[in-house]
Amino acid sequence: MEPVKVGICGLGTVGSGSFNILRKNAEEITRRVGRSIVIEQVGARRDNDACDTTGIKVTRDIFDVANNPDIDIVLELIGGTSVAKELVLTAIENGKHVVTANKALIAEHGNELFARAREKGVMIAFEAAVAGGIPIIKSLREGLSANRIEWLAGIINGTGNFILSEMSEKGRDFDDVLAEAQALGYAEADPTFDIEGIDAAHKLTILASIAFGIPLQFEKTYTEGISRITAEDVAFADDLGYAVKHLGMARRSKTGIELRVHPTLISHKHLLANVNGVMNAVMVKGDAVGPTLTYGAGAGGLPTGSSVVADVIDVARTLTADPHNRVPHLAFQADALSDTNVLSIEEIECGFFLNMTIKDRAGVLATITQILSSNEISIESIIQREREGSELVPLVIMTHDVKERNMNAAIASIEALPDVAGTVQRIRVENLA
Ligand SMILES: NC(=O)c1ccc[n+]([C@@H]2O[C@H](COP(=O)([O-])OP(=O)(O)OC[C@H]3O[C@@H](n4cnc5c(N)ncnc54)[C@H](O)[C@@H]3O)[C@@H](O)[C@H]2O)c1
Ligand SMILES: N[C@@H](CCO)C(=O)O
Ligand code: NA
Repeated sequence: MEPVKVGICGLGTVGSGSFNILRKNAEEITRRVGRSIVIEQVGARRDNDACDTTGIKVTRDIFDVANNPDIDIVLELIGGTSVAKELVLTAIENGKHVVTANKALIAEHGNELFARAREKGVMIAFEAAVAGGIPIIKSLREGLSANRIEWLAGIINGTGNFILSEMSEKGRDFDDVLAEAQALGYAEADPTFDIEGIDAAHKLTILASIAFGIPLQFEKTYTEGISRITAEDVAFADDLGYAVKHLGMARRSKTGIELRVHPTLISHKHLLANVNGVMNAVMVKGDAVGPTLTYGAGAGGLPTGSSVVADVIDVARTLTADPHNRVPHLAFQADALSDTNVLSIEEIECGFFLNMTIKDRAGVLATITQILSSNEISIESIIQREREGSELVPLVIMTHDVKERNMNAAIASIEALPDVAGTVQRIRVENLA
């Protein structure tokens, strides 16, 4: 049989990882697919020393790849949402299948791109877009398709988890660890996407769509990053038996769907609390299967390339299939997506860790606990420490589950007290039972 011909656009971290896996494992891949997969052309701004392109057409214009009539599958590995969108649309118009690692593109423009791909009878595959090397898209879309998914919770940004792990295990400085994550190829081109939670929100948006059969709704995902987490928060949480993790949560409730990414306290006893460094993990609770957990490298050229190439293999296997027999892009039939509403963060209930600085005076603690109780917030534990030679002392409170709206009101009243210095730090707590 004729080989399947791929064109790679972008030869950076993920592009070079994918290139080298396709080359190194060519024989094994042919045994899996029943025909060989060859790299027909590479579109890259510059050569990459990690990739030997001898004998392969190389162009500086990625649109040459999308317009090359010999190519069956275009790999979009350039990132960003403007040129990448144009490139993917060009490939689709030319009847080519697309494999991408670009979560921003899928989360923000996926509804439109998938609609166009359906019209043209081509696939857009995006396993590498969520949690790097972990086959979580495959797992949700196919392996768990018998289930009504109740919730999923994941550590889905490698850079953020690497930073929090290094801060907590080695007491390293935030900026220093971020620089290392960038050097290792983990971080986004703009690392604020990683540290402000935007990258995780892109990924959660995608996971929620394929878990619940809802359209992609990035703009409705509550997004908070790790940049405001201090070494002191991490140390207090640790004393209380918790790790601070950046978690993405998607959950069905009676009134709607929760979609949120934010720093979260997770008990040290929970598996997710023990996912460290660049590792990612996603826990999915299905009504039939119960809880499941997938774990693996969330970033890096070879792990992410593993997902890119797996998608290439999937597409190659169904190249001649009737498009209606392919697994739908968002796991559910496109005309059967549900319009269940996404809840605002004020409606969501969880426990809270509060960290504040108070003046060490009689009655302050009583006033604070009174404010909490008048907002229907019950306290699970309190830690108050002395600070030698200072009138200002830290106070940490853990609460039971309460609506965010009540917590907002309580924090506003507490911050207005003259004996409370600065703002109250809040970190949500999840039990994930
Ligand atoms: N790095 C990771 O671990 C990782 C993991 C999963 C997904 N992703 C996603 O994969 C994509 C690529 O990320 P990366 O880390 O490989 O980035 P990168 O910066 O290492 O690589 C991107 C490459 O594309 C090239 N490029 C960009 N625009 C181009 C254009 N118009 N023409 C030709 N070349 C162009 C750049 O020169 C660069 O070499 C992004 O969407 C990213 O979000 C990255
Ligand atoms: N910047 C991303 C790459 C993987 O999607 C991360 O650190 O998780
Ligand atoms: Na994946």
